[in-house]
Amino acid sequence: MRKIDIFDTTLRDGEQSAGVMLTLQEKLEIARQLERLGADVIEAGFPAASKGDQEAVRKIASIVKESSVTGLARANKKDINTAWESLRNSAEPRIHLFIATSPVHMTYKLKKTPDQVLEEAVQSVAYAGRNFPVVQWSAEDACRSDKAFLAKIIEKVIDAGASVINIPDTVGFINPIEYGQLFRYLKENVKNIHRVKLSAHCHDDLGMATANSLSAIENGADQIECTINGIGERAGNASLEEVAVALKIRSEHYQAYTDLSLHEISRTSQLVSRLTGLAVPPNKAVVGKNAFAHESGIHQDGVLKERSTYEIITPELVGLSSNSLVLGKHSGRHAFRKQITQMGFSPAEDKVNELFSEFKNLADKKKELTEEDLYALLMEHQMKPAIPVYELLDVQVTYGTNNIPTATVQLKTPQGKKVQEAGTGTGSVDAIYHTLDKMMPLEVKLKDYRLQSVGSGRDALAQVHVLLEKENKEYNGSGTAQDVLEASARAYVYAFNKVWMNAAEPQQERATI
Ligand SMILES: CC(=O)SCCNC(=O)CCNC(=O)[C@H](O)C(C)(C)COP(=O)(O)OP(=O)(O)OC[C@H]1O[C@@H](n2cnc3c(N)ncnc32)[C@H](O)[C@@H]1OP(=O)(O)O
Ligand SMILES: CC(C)C(=O)C(=O)O
Ligand SMILES: [Mg+2]
Repeated sequence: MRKIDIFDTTLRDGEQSAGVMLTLQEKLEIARQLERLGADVIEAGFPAASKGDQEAVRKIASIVKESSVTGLARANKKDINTAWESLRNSAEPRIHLFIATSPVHMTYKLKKTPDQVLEEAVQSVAYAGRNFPVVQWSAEDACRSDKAFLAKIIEKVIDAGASVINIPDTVGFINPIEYGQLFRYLKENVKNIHRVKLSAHCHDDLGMATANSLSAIENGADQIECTINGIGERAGNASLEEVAVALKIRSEHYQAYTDLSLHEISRTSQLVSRLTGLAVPPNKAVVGKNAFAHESGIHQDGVLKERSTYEIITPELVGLSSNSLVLGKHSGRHAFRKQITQMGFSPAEDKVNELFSEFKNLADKKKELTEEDLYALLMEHQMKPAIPVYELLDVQVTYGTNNIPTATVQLKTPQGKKVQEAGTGTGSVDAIYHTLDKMMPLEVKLKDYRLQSVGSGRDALAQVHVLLEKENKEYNGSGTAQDVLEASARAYVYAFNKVWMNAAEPQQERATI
């Protein structure tokens, strides 16, 4: 059996999903959970992209111990130097360099000849190798590249010091048979290929990312790049959970395994979905709400008689258990701490006490608290940025079928001042958002608003996701409360704080962490 390395790029390619913008705090939570899941490599960001990314990669590299941490860089000294500043203190500094090798990318995007691209690839790998003990090199758009050129450039970058070679299907264009053939071709035509690990990076534009990744494994890939819930640029990346569970369930066929703790999959998926605001479709393989639900009579009959008639994966394998602890107002700190740790959160001890008292307040209002309720609570409190931001203190709305909805909102500003404002709108939520717009120092555009209930029954919590736009950049935010209007206000303020932190001083958040 061959060990397959899992290279998780949720925090880099995953964050490239339209409408996703993670704060440092959110990235740290995801990184810690990816470490618990057992990812071999965590791609924490693209350090040269922004001060925020640079800092997030640095911070993640300094706290994550069990996984290797890497950052993406273009083939130039500035990107490589910035990546080094972020990664120099990690246990084994590792860089991910890329340059496009397809005719369309080289001609129109890079405006370079193949010889120039080859030269820059070799130079950048050699330059990065002066500091980084591990240099991974990617041929962007490899699958639309000329095979002979691809083989030639790979051979040269291996000679220059690359120890992992990644073959991305950047535009999700190839099919499993062709992708497998490409791996075999490279194995047969690059004479020094045995010196490196081969890696696959697939996009899902035609729905083949998982199949392509598995085909790469069958044809010699040692590493799979993937994301939780398959999020990523455009239609997303190969989904980590699909690849990992397929290898587990069909291990005899693939003769390969991963070192992932598969029982962490479900909570990792939920955490990523909550923090990115990207809902997991109910029919999504492995982690969708319906992935283990049997609806029709014949199926139910079969499952009752023998589970394996219709279930190839057990919910327990991915960490879905029916015997979850029920917490309520009589629960104590131990059970509370255990439950939130199991859910993938890792608050500091003083934070646990703060959360516990919030939990008790909520438990006074609700008889039984579900995991969903706890998620909502943790999102509200654990994800607070480390610097002062805008805080919602109070929201009141008057609504009547024949009146104009009017909202009064009270906020605490980052400077600690309490401010109050009133405004009207076409509906209650609109009135709140108009009022908030009047109070905030930056103009933003609301691009999306989604409301869902968390938990079940009449005392279910309301969860709202919003997407704000500022200067062509999108910022997601969510808010949870017992009341829809309060949840709506919280989501707006949460997303606005991201806009504000990004515009004002992106480094501020790191200063106090
Ligand atoms: C396939 C992928 O997922 S690649 C990763 C994609 N991720 C991202 O782009 C997210 C982060 N990106 C960013 O924040 C910005 O694009 C930055 C900071 C990296 C660069 O911003 P800018 O300097 O304004 O350049 P811009 O993004 O407009 O254009 C990209 C430039 O990089 C060049 N470039 C693209 N890839 C590479 C590469 N691998 N090596 C060297 N240069 C490259 C382009 O040719 C272009 O150069 P030009 O300005 O001389 O025409
Ligand atoms: C940077 C590379 C690996 C990438 O994300 C792609 O080509 O899709
Ligand atoms: Mg990609």
